[in-house]
Amino acid sequence: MIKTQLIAVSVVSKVLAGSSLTAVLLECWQQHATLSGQQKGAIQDFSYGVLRFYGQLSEILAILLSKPPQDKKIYYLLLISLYQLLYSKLPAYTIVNQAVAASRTLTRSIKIQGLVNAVLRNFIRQKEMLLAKAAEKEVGLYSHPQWWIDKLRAQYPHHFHAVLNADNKRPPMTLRVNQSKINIAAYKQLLANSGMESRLIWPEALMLNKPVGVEKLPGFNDGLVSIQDAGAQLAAPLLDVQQGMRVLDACAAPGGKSGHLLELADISLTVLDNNKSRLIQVKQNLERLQKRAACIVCADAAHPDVWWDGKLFDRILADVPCSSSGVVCRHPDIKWLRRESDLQKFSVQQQAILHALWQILARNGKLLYATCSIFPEENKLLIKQFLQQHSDARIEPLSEPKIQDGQLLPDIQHDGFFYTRLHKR
Ligand SMILES: C[S@@+](CC[C@H](N)C(=O)[O-])C[C@H]1O[C@@H](n2cnc3c(N)ncnc32)[C@H](O)[C@@H]1O
Repeated sequence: MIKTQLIAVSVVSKVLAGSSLTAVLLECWQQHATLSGQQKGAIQDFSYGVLRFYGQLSEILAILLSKPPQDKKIYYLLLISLYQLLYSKLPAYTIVNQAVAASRTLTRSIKIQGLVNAVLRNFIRQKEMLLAKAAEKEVGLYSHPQWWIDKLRAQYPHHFHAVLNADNKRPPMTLRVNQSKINIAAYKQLLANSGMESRLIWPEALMLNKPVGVEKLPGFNDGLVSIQDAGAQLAAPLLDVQQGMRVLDACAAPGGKSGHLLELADISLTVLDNNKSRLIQVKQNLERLQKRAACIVCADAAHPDVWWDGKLFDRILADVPCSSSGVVCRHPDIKWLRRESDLQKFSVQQQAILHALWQILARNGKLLYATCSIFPEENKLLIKQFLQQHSDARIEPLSEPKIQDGQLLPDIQHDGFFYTRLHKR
């Protein structure tokens, strides 16, 4: 346990210094190749947990400490131990003893080791008071940065509380059944035969009652099923692809939506992304699904002059890079890594991509603009500006009631997305 706490200290410290949690964990598994599955699970739990509740945990520490310890690793060890005290079932005395033992490997100072012991015991003694006091500040209550809370409140006065709470939940594991191979009822039965309970949530997504490793999913390697959030599963059907169409998936990696498009109809699909290593994931995904793209291109979607073959597309999916503010429950590091000023940078990039792709869409063609963001700068404000600049574009209404004004807000069943379908006159 001490080993897992110490590795989690290093993971959390790298993330809070600016690196992405996914990348840090990947590097961590390579560095510590002998970790057992259980140890990896514990490191993941500590790291995700601390980042999910960082606002609350750091407010509690601010009350307990007159000043933060100079050694940041001790501070992160305290965060991890507080997370365990609040959110794990381990006895409190075990958590404190392990934290003190872990502190001995980080410092020789008896004073600091004593501080770790005293802080955690003080927390146990005054838990209710400390929780209430931490919740007096919104950062402590919602565990999001203040600018994020203020922005959501201004944008969604009736929903911001629910969105912030949904962000702090553990995400569900949702499956997309490859209906070109098996129908949903039959796959649900296959799951049940293997002891896995699932329920159908809109539109045709199967949510597992308990997440499992992919290797346990019946027929996963044969492409019967993919793991994909229910909100993300809306994208491909919204593009309205028909047999024989020329379709572009312009920001395609890791290929979740490319695979779905190919499952829906026999189309000629061009898969494009500017990240070479992520395109390898698309290839692996399509191979598993036993689907073929017409071509896979590594290039910049904002510069078709470099890669486009001159034939217009009937359909384009523009699932553009964004703040990812709709997928915080899966990536809790995002809320601490993003700065409000990033939104403007994303918006410039998104406009460039959308404008370029519009030029290579056929007349009467459709383009689905998608983000996993809940901020209007990347979504409805950007589309409003685009419509002012392109008189040949009009919005096609979407018949999905959960999507309001293009926006699907995250909740406990799905992530947050923005979808706008543009029709070219
Ligand atoms: C939101 S992700 C796409 C997710 C993907 N559609 C799926 O469903 O699996 C955005 C992708 O855009 C790619 N990207 C970023 N800037 C790009 C650009 N200028 N041209 C092409 N791809 C870009 C990123 O590498 C990333 O893979």
